[in-house]
Amino acid sequence: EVERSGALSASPPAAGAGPGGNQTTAIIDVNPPRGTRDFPPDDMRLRTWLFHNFREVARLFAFEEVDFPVLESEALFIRKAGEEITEQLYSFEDKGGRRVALRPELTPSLARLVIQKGKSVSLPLKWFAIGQCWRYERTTRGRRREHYQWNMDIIGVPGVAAEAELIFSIVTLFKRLGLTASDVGFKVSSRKVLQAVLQCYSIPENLFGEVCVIIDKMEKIPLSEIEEKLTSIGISLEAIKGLVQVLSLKSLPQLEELLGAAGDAVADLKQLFILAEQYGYSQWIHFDASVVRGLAYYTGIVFEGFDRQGNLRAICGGGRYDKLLSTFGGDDIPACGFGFGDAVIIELLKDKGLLPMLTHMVDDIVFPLDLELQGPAAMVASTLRQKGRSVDLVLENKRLKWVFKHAERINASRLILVGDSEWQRGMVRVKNLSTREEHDLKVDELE
Ligand SMILES: CC(=O)Nc1cnc2ccccc2c1
Repeated sequence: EVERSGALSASPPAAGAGPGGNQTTAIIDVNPPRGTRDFPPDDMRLRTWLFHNFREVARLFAFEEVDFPVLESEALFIRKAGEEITEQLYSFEDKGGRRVALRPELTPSLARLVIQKGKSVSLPLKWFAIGQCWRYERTTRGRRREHYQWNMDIIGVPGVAAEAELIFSIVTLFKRLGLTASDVGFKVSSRKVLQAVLQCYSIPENLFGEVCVIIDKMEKIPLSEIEEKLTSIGISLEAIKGLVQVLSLKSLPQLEELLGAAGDAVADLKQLFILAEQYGYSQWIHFDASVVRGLAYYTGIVFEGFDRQGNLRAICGGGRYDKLLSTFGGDDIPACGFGFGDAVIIELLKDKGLLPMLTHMVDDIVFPLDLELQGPAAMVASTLRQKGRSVDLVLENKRLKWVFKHAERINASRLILVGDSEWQRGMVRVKNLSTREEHDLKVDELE
C-alpha cells in the first residue's frame, strides 16, 4: 500500500539503493491529484473514440478546430452573478504576481481569441474546441475537479438558424453514438422570456444575469430559498410570483398568451421549432420555460440535452450570448454555442449498453529468433511500417512461448519470425495468427 500522506511521504525510509546510493528515496503518491483522472490505455481508447466522434461531427458541419491555454488571466472569468463556475474558480497568483486561473469553461477564451483576431477573420465563424476545464470543488462533495468539454460556437449570426444548426450538430452526434430521440432530448427556452417578465416589473437590466443564475437553481434548492435570494437582490415578491408563473409554462401558445406575440422571445422560439421541423428533428426538442442554464452571459435561446430516463444530470447545454464579446471590450458581435462534457455522456452510454469494445490491435509482431538477427528484424519492422502496418518489434531475447502469449495479448494479426536459415535466403517466416497458416516470404514481398 503506497503511503497516502500527500505527494512525498513525510517519513522517508532509511537510505535507499537509489542512484548515488546515499539519497533517501521518498515514496511518491502514485495516484493523481484529488478530483483528477489518469487515462491508462483502456480509458484513453474510450476517450479517443469519443473525441473522434466530436471531431467527425465538427467536420461534417464545417467547423474549424481551435484551442487556447488551459491557464488564463483570472479576469476572464470574474463575473458578479454568483455562478457556481466562478465561485469554484481554480485560481492562484503566479510567480510574477499575476492572478491566473485554470479555465472552468472554454467560451470566454473563444471570445477573447475572436476579439484578438478582430478584422483579420471574416464572420461568421464556426469554431470548435475540445479542452480540459477545471474547478476547485470543496473535497466534501468528492466530485471531479476536471473534465473535458467539446464546445461548438457560431460567431456573427444573429438569427436562430445558428442555434438550430448547433442543436442539429448534437443530434447528429447522439445518432452516431447510437442514441435515439427516445433516449435523449433537448429542453429549449429563451432568456428573453425572463427579460420580458423583469421588464414588466421594471427590474433593472443589470440584475438579469444574477436573476438567471438564481432561477437556474430552481430544481436544486427549495423555492423558499430561491425567493429569499431574489428578495435579497431587490426583486419584489410580486415580480417573483410573475417569474415563477412564467417558468412553469408548458407550451408556446401559453407563453404567447402571457407575453403576447410581440416579444421576440416567442418569435425566436417559434422560428426555432419551425427550423427543427424542417431539419427533421422536432421529436428531439420541446419547449420548457424552466430551462435557464447557470451561466450569466446567455441572452437568448438556451437549451440543454437530457436523458429521458431522468437518471443523470444534463448531458450538454448552450445558448446565445450576444453581449459577451462587447463586455470584453470587443464589438457587439452576436454569438451562440454549447458545451458538451465527457462524463455524463459516458455514464449514459454505459446505462444503454452502447459503450464500444475497444481493444489494442497490432498488425505484426516481428521476432528475431536469436540476438544476431536483431538488426535484420529491425529492418523487416521498418519495411512493414513504411507500408503503414503497425509493428511490435520484440526488443529482448524472449522464449517463443512468451512471444505467442504476447501476440494474443495485443491481438496481433501476424507473427514474423526472423530466423537464420530463412534470412540466408532473404526470407522470413510469416505466421497468420488467426488461420494458423504459415509460409516463408521474401522481405520485399511483405505487405
Ligand atoms: C460530471 C463532471 O465531471 N462534471 C464536471 C467536472 N469538472 C468540471 C470542471 C469545471 C467545470 C465543470 C466541471 C464539471
